[in-house]
Amino acid sequence: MKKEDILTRGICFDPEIERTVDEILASVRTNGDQALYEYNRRFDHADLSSLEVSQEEMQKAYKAVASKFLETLKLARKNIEDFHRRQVRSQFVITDQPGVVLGQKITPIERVGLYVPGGTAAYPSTVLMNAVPAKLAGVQEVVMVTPPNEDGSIKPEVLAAAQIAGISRVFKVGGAQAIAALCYGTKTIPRVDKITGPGNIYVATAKRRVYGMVDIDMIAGPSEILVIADETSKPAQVAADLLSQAEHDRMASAVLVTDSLKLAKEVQEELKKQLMTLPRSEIARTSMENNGKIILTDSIDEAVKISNQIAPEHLELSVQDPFRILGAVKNAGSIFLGTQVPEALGDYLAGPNHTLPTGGTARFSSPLSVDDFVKKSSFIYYTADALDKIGDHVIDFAKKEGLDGHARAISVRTKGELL
Ligand SMILES: NC(=O)c1ccc[n+]([C@@H]2O[C@H](COP(=O)([O-])OP(=O)(O)OC[C@H]3O[C@@H](n4cnc5c(N)ncnc54)[C@H](O)[C@@H]3O)[C@@H](O)[C@H]2O)c1
Ligand SMILES: N[C@H](CO)Cc1c[nH]c[nH+]1
Ligand SMILES: [Zn+2]
Repeated sequence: MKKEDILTRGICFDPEIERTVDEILASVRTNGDQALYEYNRRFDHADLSSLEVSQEEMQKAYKAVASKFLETLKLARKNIEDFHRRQVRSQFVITDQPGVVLGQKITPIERVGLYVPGGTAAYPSTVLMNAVPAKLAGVQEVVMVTPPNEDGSIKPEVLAAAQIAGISRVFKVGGAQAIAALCYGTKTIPRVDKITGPGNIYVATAKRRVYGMVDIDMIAGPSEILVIADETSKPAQVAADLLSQAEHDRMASAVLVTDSLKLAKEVQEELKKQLMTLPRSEIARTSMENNGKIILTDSIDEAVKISNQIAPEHLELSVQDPFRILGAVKNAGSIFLGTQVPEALGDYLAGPNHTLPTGGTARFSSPLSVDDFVKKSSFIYYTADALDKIGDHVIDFAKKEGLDGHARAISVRTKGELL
């Protein structure tokens, strides 16, 4: 594999997946709930009698979760809240000019739909990562969708996390059909203003396709990790971190970029060894075969340049002095500093969000944040005197643009006539 081949990697546009997703979107739009029941049977092998999780199911689930894990969920919620609270913005008002008030007001989005993945694993952590910033932003109605298990249930830990996060309604549907339901609305599932949350390629593609009819947070698709490591890194730790993301999905990716040939060889051996005992080894092995790479560079600075071109979801700077190179990192969703900090820490408990841009979109997208759950409106107030002062400039501007109607809207006030 040549370096150039790696650098061309980007968001995946597989025509077959696009076609499948478009069919699902169209079917849900036309057939509503009936299509959702049908897709639940086809993709999740679940024959449901109701799409919505009942209050009894919620309560039963909460009781079924070990109290120690409830404490863990609450600790995670606290850390996520502490981090995201710093993102809350307030409105600003400018009164620098006499008779003029300018400002920006912040309004929470009214109804948001959270996608919580659930195909090959359960993701209570994703419930918290999405719901906590939504709540801090002041969103009134937060609904959640997640695929059902074959017996029609949802993992109790996921429902417990939903309750700990204050989510009002949970619906048993996943994949592109869940995104369609949130975008168009069905008899059971309310249409939302914005969809957030990660998912596999079907989910990520569906979000991209519905964008514009509904807002989305970003393309948060199959997980990715890029580890920049020098000779101070421990091969067993680097390999474990690579596999921690490879195990998410057969389409996940795990890349090591190192200036040490010795480390590269040792990590390769470790990967083989660790794969033998990893429970999700089939998924991890497939993703390593498809998207796993080791790139040897002349220096760590060159490694950073390569990483910037790939723009990974997660970047580990597993080097002696990570702060030396932090400034040179331009494109990465979340950055993990030093040999002691595994990416998995950020997945669960550190506090920053784990819903992150993938497929090279970290070039322009950011981690999920409180900002994703609010809108900004600017406002303008001028007294008549203030408008008089500036009126001729506006009239001139409008005329230069050939827009006489605009000029008149000013002159009818400042001159009492239509110019
Ligand atoms: N980028 C991030 O921030 C982030 C965070 C957490 C998880 N993830 C990713 O989320 C994903 C979770 O994937 P998952 O599959 O376990 O759960 P998922 O909930 O994303 O997807 C499961 C759904 O996919 C649909 N599906 C499966 N096969 C299909 C097919 N052949 N045709 C049409 N639809 C099909 C089904 O409807 C199923 O319900 C992984 O890719 C993981 O890496 C990303
Ligand atoms: N690594 C995932 C984001 O790509 C987030 C996650 C949740 N649970 C475990 N990991
Ligand atoms: Zn993870």
